[in-house]
This record gives sequence, structure tokens and C-alpha cells, in this order.
Amino acid sequence: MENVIEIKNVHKSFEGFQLKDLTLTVKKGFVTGFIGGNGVGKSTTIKLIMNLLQPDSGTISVFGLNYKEHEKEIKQRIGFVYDENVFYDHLSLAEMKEIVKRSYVNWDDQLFNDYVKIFNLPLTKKIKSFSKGMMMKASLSIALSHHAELIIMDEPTSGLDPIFRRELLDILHQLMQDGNKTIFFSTHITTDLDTIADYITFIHQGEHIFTKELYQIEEEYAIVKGGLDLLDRETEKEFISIRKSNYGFEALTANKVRTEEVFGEMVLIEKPTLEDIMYYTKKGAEQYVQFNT
Ligand SMILES: Nc1ncnc2c1ncn2[C@@H]1O[C@H](COP(=O)(O)OP(=O)(O)OP(=O)(O)O)[C@@H](O)[C@H]1O
Repeated sequence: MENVIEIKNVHKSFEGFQLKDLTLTVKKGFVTGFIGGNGVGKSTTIKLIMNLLQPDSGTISVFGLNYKEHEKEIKQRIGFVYDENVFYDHLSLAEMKEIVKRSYVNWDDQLFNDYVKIFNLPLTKKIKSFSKGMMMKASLSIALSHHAELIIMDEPTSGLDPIFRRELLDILHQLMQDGNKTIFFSTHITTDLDTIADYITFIHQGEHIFTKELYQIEEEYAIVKGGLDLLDRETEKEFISIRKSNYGFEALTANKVRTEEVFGEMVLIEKPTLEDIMYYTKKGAEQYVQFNT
């Protein structure tokens, strides 16, 4: 399977934060949801992919090309939606479009006008008067109007109401029907991913935890509930982390089949949400730090 993005052994340090030996790929023709808590390095990774930041070491290629020699070509083929205002806000959307379209060989005015209509955006009002949601919609209409093969979005659904969020997912779904497109986007709203994502990439504290197909996550991970009497030094090793209360324990396993073998009928095994996986992984990492300091 072809990779559209390849990140290999990338390090990037800021004061108090490090992306550590990040290696991950994004598959062509699929939607990959990029998840992780606050401040774990999602935007930093996206900026590295967009060449808005350069790695301290390691390599990044997009469409099999490197930025050093092929920046223009790569950028032509990407539609980018960013969680901050990247427009000249004293301009109107129509004026902004005239500036942006000059950069793209495949700019499509008709397509842009269609999105402006779908998103109900004013063309002549100054962008600075736009609400957060309108700004995101404006960003989307611009990013989607030059027939990009790869759509990269940093938190595209933040600031959008639930109805429009759903409509946006429909639009992304339609885009994917073309078969040649790839979407990579970060989000905190993990339930959005259930309907649209093929793959999930999860990072925590600057480290790549996994990239897996959504169905594979459901096969491997499980929430396990049972009585405290089942836990001892050995059985606790089954879990990424455990939450104990007076009534029993709830824990996350990354090896559902083995956990079923170990505990049999004595526990309840449930399907985890992506939020469960993020929560228990964070707790597990905190415990690890506690035990090792
Ligand atoms: N230009 C920069 N200079 C210094 N530190 C930075 C810079 N950009 C990001 N950081 C730090 O790197 C860490 C990761 O930030 P990043 O924006 O990548 O996280 P994130 O996963 O996107 O978080 P969120 O979900 O909250 O947006 C944070 O501690 C942030 O303060």
C-alpha cells in the first residue's frame, strides 16, 4: 500500500517539549484521524509535514518527495486547513480568494463558489468580522478548491456546531469517493472519527503510540471490569492502566484475546472508545513516570 506521508525518526525539541524519534506513515486513499491529548505534539507534527517547521533530525517525505527539492510541487497537491486564522483579515473572502488562487495551477472558481454556497459564507464582508465557525468554513472552502490529492487539517471541527460538523464529515466522505484522495486530520472530537476514519494515529507526549485500522483497535483493545480480588502483581501486568474503586476495577488491555484467556468469565469485557484508549494510556504513562523516578 502506498504511503502519501512518511515521517522517519524525526526529533524536534522546544523548551520543555520533545517529539521523540517519530516514525509514522499515512496511507494513500484513506482517512486517518490524528489523536492525542493537549500539548502532545499534534500541531507540531502537522507543521513539520507542511514544512512550516523543520525537524532537528530525521526525514519527512510527502508523495515520495522531499521539501528541499520539491516544495512547490508538494504544496500544489495539498489542501491545508489550520486551526488559526491564516487570512489577511482586513480583506473580504472574495479578495482573499483572488490572492490565494494565484498560487494554485488547478484552482477551480466554480468549486470555490459551490463551497461558499454550501457553507453560506458572505463573499464581500471583511474576514475580521467572521465568527470562529465561519473562519473555519472559509479555510475549508479555500483548501478544497484546487483539487488537492491530500487534505491535511488541524482541528477542522473545533468551533463548529454539531450540525455543521456532521455536514463537514459528509463533505469529506464525498471527497473520498473519488478514490485518489487522502485525508489526515487531528481532532479532539474522537466520536467524529467513528464515522469517517479508516486509520487512527495516536501520539502521546511526543511519541507515536500506534497507527492502526479502526477495526483492528476494536479487535485488540478492550475495557475490562471485575472485582479487586482478581488483581495481583501478575494479573495487573495485563493492563495499560487500571482504575480501582471500592467496588472493583476497570482497566484497558491492548491484548483482548489474552485477557479473555487469563480472566475467562470472571470479568466483563467491553468495547473501548478512542477516549478510553487516550485516557488509560495517559494514566499508564503517568504511573510509569511515578514508578521510575
Ligand atoms: N514554536 C514553539 N516554540 C516553543 N514551544 C512550542 C512551539 N510550538 C509548540 N510548542 C510546544 O510544544 C508542545 C506541543 O504543542 P502542539 O501544539 O504540537 O500540541 P498539540 O498536540 O497540537 O496540542 P493541542 O491539542 O492542545 O492543540 C507544547 O508544549 C507547546 O507549548
